[in-house]
Amino acid sequence: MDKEPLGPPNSLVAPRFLTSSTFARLPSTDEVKDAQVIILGVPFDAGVSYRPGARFGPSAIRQGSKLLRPYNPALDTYPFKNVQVADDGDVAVNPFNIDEALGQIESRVSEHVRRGRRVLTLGGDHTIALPILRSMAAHYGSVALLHFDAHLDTWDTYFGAPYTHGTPFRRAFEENLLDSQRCFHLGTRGPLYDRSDLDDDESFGFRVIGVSEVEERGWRDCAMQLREELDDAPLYVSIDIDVLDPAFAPGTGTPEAGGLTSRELLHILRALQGANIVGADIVEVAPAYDHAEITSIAAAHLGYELVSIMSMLK
Ligand SMILES: N=C(N)NCCCC(=O)O
Ligand SMILES: [Zn+2]
Ligand SMILES: [Zn+2]
Repeated sequence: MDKEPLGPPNSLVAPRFLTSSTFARLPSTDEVKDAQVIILGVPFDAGVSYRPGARFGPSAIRQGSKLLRPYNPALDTYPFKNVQVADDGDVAVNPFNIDEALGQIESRVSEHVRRGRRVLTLGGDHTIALPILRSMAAHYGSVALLHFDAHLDTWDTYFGAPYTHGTPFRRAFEENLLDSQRCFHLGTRGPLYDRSDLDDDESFGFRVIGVSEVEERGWRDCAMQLREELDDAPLYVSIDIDVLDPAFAPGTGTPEAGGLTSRELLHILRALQGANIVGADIVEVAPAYDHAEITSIAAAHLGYELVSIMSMLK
């Protein structure tokens, strides 16, 4: 043998928690000529304030997606026939250097966005939304944001650190990445650090549809308002899985009681049909705290609806 045998990948370059299976058993990007919708894993969790483990989110969501089927009856569409959807694997993020990791995420996402591809990112903790929004804004200009989360994630710093999972949308506002006329949090609830957290958030232009408002108005009314106000603006959808009640998503790092049901959230997403979703993420799935894949299966189904909507856009 003149060539050395092929061994395992170098774990100092390709972290061990990179995954090899694909979302919904789709082809990987190197198996297709081109793709219009991309699934990308970002196994990064160095930005968390409480329980770690979201670095294993991408592999858990892909595992939870194996049972998805080709036809989406709720939207009457075949997402994987409308356009080519492909899984681009994981970004090899540096787990010890947040600044470098943010750069790695931004450049990988930009490779796709630059070609006009729509990208669904599987996190990872919520820190990753910032470099993704940087990529989106570089291509589209400031984007509309629909942020599903128990938390505002517009706090300033943690222990002096500016890039964390509780701060991405404040940084995005400061960097002018967001279309301030079209920024919504949905599903917010739970204790805050101070009443001024809400004032700060409002001053950045965010509108809050808290979980109690969803309950009072009903999901349909809220979704119709969002669909109308978002119109056809380039839209980024960020789903922190902790927007779901811990009963529906126990596998996450900062759970808060009293959240949405998975059924409500699936309904809201489907009602966004026609909105110009240029990118989306599903973050904060931490499988170590999950049971029977409840959280990762919910995440996979949310991803399926997002991909369905993206695949129906021209
Ligand atoms: N983005 C998520 N999941 N959590 C942010 C919570 C930050 C904290 O107050 O500790
Ligand atoms: Zn959250
Ligand atoms: Zn969050």
